[in-house]
Amino acid sequence: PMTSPEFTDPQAIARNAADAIRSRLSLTSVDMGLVLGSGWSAGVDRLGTTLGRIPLSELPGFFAPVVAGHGGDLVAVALPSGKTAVVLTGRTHFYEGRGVEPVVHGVRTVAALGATTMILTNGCGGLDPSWGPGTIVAIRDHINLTGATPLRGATFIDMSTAWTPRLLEVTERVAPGTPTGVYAQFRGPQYETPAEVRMARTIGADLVGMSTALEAIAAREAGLDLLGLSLVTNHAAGVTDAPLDHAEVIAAGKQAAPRLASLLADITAA
Ligand SMILES: Nc1nc2[nH]c(I)nc2c(=O)[nH]1
Repeated sequence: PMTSPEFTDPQAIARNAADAIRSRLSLTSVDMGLVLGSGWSAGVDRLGTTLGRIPLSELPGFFAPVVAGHGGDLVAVALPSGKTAVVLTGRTHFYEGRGVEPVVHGVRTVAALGATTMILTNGCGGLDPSWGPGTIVAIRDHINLTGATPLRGATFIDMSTAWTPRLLEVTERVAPGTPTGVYAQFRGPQYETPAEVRMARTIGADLVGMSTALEAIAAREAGLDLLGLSLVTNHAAGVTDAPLDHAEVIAAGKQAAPRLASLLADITAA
């Protein structure tokens, strides 16, 4: 019945998804997983040789993305380094109201495939006036403002080096001068008020978004090394006096696409 564990235990569902992926794409081993957020998914073809592609909605536990500009596929890629990457060109956001499990299902599936590294990318709002649309920032820490967590029970996960220092060093090596910042996840779907942006700045955030922190917690629970890359698509509300709109977000992503693609290619080839 639908109430039995393979339908309710998120780890079992992730194992089901991993089994489906391995069999459909005849994958032997997977080294890393990537989630490509707003603006990033155009870069998947430059990472290496595509081994296969499955619409996410065809896999256990996944949903088709509901946001325009989000892909919605799982793509297996043979990287130049000889490693294999599994790339999710879209994600389920917490604001869709499906609960926290679908939000972190991609990370859990990547872990169930045996990967050891997770790269999370996103589009976000920038709090630093000098980080205009198109700025790429590596995440060095996060603030989870959702009030939620994917963890259940006494799973006291250490988060002191959640964002793997070695991967931040790789990023600096392949793209010297890449700024690093603290990413705050808001629940959304509304953007922040100017007062909420000032609060975020005051508590130490440099970036505001509606993804990534919950996924990071699940990645650390799974023991994955973790790298986060944010594309600033807009100044957060009140940072400048311009209003926010989704068209601007998509445009900034398209304009930055070549740089995002080459950065990901260089990092995953390292
Ligand atoms: N919370 C939040 N999420 C975002 N996602 C994008 I793209 N821009 C923003 C933003 O300004 N605030």
